[in-house]
Amino acid sequence: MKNVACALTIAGTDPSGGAGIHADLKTFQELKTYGMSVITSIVSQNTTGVQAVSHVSLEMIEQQLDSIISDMPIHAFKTGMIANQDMMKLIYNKIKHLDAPYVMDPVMVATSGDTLIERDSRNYLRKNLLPLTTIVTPNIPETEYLIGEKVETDEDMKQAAEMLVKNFGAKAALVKGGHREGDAVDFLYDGSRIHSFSAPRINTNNTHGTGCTYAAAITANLSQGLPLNIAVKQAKHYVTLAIKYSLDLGAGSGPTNHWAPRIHTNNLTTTEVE
Ligand SMILES: Nc1ncnc2c1ncn2[C@@H]1O[C@H](COP(=O)(O)OP(=O)(O)OP(=O)(O)O)[C@@H](O)[C@H]1O
Ligand SMILES: Cc1ncc(COP(=O)(O)O)c(N)n1
Repeated sequence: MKNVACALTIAGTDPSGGAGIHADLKTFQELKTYGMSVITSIVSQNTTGVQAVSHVSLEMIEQQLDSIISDMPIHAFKTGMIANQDMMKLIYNKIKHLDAPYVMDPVMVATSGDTLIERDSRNYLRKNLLPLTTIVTPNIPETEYLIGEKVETDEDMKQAAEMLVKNFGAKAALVKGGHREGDAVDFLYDGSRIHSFSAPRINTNNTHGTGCTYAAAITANLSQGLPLNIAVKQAKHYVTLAIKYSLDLGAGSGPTNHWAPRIHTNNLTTTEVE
């Protein structure tokens, strides 16, 4: 069957349904993309934080990857939480052979502040996985770690996006401004120029899973064959509406709303600034 876009997410779980694999599959489905998943870690978490983590064995991660790669088409894939270096090595050895766009959400710390990957594995991620990416989507703290410099201003964000491509080998980089104040502005360096995507800041605490949702929407759009800047622009619309109509569930930071982009499809608040 050729006319169905198929996307794969390699990530951890969120039984409360807001982040990780769950957010990714909901996003794929909304964007009319056939979703597949490889689970790296089972994370007991909810809107208030992470309560426990159990890693899937390396053998089982490998088997899940083999089950999909040997049988299913993969038109784009993303990685989220990869908790340690052994998992990263295994995943690196499998995905380096895939001929499809690779979106890396370099997940390190959850919105709640809980650490999701071992500190000493970050360097492996930067050195080995980053150069395989079609696009990497760090937030500000992740960007600061990856480039080893403070990122405070618009100029810093643009420079960081360029550095991630020119110095660290990503094909493109989207530095996200969700953690700053004022409008929610993200900068994409596509290897030749900077694009900026801006949306008014929404006054909400319900941002659990926004990074996962955004990267998954980019992955779905790339699996459909959209050019990178259009894939990001449409994903920015998706995540903005999902935050605008986010769900006030749980006692902490509530989840994004995956049916809002469909229902409010004409209510587009984001702009691409040349
Ligand atoms: N309050 C907000 N209003 C509008 N857009 C937002 C808001 N918070 C985040 N965003 C946008 O959501 C997307 C995700 O960005 P963010 O920097 O929060 O990523 P993240 O930190 O990886 O997400 P997460 O909170 O899931 O870890 C970006 O496009 C960002 O600009
Ligand atoms: C399995 C998993 N992957 C990623 C995140 C980050 O999402 P957020 O920062 O929005 O909590 C998470 N909480 N859980």
